[in-house]
Amino acid sequence: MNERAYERHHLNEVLQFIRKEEELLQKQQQQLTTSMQTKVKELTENKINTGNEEAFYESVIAYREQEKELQLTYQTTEAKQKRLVTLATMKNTPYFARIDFSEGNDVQETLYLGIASLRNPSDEPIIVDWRAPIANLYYEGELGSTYYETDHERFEVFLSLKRQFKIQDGSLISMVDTSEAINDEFLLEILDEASTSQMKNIVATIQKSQNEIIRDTDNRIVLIEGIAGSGKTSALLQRIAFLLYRHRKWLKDSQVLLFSPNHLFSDYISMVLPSLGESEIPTKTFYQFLNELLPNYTLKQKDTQEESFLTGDENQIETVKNGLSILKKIDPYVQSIQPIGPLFRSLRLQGKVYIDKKLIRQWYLQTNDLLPLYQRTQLLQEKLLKKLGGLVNDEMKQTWVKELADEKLIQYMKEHPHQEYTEASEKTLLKKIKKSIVKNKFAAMKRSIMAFRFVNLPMQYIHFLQQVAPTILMETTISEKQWQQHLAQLKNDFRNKIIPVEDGILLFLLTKAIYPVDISQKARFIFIDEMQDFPPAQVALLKELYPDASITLCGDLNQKVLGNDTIVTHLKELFPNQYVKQYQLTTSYRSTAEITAVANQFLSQEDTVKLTARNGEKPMIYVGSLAAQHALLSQIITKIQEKPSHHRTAIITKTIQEAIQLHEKLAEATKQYVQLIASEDTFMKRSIMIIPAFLAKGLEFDEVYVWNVSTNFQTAHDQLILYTMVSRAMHQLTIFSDGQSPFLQQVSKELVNVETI
Ligand SMILES: Nc1ncnc2c1ncn2[C@@H]1O[C@H](COP(=O)(O)OP(=O)(O)OP(=O)(O)O)[C@@H](O)[C@H]1O
Repeated sequence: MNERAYERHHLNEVLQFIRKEEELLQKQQQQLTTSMQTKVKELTENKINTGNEEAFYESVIAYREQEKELQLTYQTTEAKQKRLVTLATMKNTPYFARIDFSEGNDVQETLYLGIASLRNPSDEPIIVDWRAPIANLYYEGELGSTYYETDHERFEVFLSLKRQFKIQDGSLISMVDTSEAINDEFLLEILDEASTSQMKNIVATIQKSQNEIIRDTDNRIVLIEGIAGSGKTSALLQRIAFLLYRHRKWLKDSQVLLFSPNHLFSDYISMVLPSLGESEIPTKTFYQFLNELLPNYTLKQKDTQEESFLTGDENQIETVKNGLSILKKIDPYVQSIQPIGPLFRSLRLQGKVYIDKKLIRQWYLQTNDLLPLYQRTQLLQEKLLKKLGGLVNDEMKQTWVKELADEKLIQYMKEHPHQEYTEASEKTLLKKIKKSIVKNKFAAMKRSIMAFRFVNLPMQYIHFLQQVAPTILMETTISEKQWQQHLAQLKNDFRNKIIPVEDGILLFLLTKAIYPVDISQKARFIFIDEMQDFPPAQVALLKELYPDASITLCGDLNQKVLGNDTIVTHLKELFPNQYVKQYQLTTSYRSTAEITAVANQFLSQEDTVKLTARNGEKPMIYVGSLAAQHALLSQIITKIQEKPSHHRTAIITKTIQEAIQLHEKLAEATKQYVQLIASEDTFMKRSIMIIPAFLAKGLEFDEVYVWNVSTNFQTAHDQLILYTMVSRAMHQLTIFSDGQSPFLQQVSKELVNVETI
């Protein structure tokens, strides 16, 4: 049997193992479902025996045990379901590589690598998970003497074969033997494929520089920088999958927090982890995250976000609030108010003051003054709850309570005619009714005390901003008037329970220093994509909430189009006692060498960009009037739409406004084939779309048409935008221009084809 025939035969055998495991699991699932249904039925029918105390406790214990059993069965079914989903993926592509190796004088072993492990009925490994230590031989090892490491040991091996496979729908398409890294041809074949509306995993072709990042478990803080298309997002997502596997004994999906710039991007990357056999990790934008931390406020939606993207300007006050300097002023401020306590609110009910704020302050002053503020506030809360108990007792003596309770008692007796009533039992009942009436009345006040609403946070925050004003005004060019105006605006927003994002961060941190705040999400690993758009204060908030979490940040300063201060220049302040491991990715996998060469002309940072060996056509620049550009674009769209292809095309405009206008201008017949993406809440549905630069960030398309590059691209900031736009293209790049753009005039003539229209 030749090698190919052998591999085909082996593949069929593996597919049979997969099918067998699948059948077995399905059978077990059916049995579990039936047993679960019976258990649920038993549980709902099970009555707690209230006969005597012993019987009561016994039946409660039995009930709890049944509940626990049900929970366990549920978890088992869930795990089996997850495995079934993985097996379904593995039926398509069971594995992507094979390694042959021997250890010392042992016989040679063969292992196949896939997204998850598989064992044959004799429990021998057939497929090894790509994240297992031994799989690293495929990503890192060169043929000959090499090694792999587990947590505690290093194994010297002789690697005799590295084979890559392309398997689709369970059929072997191609295979190639390679000596060192992943075979170039194989990688190029994959890079040549058309894009889809969802990002793909790169498990079969992870490159050495990416592998190092993915498997880095030594460093808690990791920063990945790299040019557009160098696989930062890909490496980040593979790293999540790797860490979930590495720490599978204790790490839950809910302890992983992944930040993405917008919903459109979240949707784009959402299938990568499931395609690796992992659950989908809920991806959040920072806005969503902060919203959950401040449930009582509405965060101000930034209608200026595109504007700051386009201008790179950030309002000075916003910059101050997004920076670390103001954040550092919170602690001293809180210490300064510790002796007298925070600003309080009287506790009222139906307009009547029950506990006056002056009294609250007195009680605060009685707490141990050596304790930090948040502990004193907590003690104060206990005191207020006790006082509330006293208020309830006093209120029970009020005539209105007595009258209402009498009415309710009569009602109760009418509803329970067969119950025996003695004088004593009537008295107890009446007391119970009175208590419930009053408790009901004071329920809102109890909730307020529990939620520390007796602290006037909005006013406290405004006070903080007033206190820090002199230093801020000294450090910046913000005028007293501007500061006061913004405070007035803020007060107004507070009245409507609205708060801007940057104030939300500061308010939350201030709150946390004033009283204990319970945070429901417990993050152990935090991943931030497009970190260039993350102001330092946002990372500082995450650090404050999760001081022990491991943080991986990735992004590209060349695509930093928002005006915020960057994390990169504040690493020391953000992670004062921690080593930050920095990685650079310098090869573009997205674009052809020709496109990368043109994109490089717009690079502002001094980056070393290695080109991919993948070649394509030279980018095209069409020069003509706006009317001519429109006419040509319509022709192009008609052509694309006539020839069915799997390619995705994006026409990228500089602004949302331009995107809308361009779409409007299309003929009705053409319009139906072209999707306008003007907000982040849309999904990419069509294969041709018009999208503004702001939303195209992080995405990629087979063909990109950059719309109307003219005098509207002038500044250094515009150059960044242009870089972001052209670097979205994978296979083909076309630029429309009226010939007036200084940036296009700079592009070396041999890199592009120019045609006048
Ligand atoms: N090792 C690899 N093997 C195959 N494809 C890869 C590899 N690395 C990256 N790619 C592909 O390159 C493209 C760009 O990757 P990705 O989006 O992760 O880059 P990025 O650096 O995050 O880009 P941007 O800065 O524009 O957001 C994707 O199509 C991805 O699948």
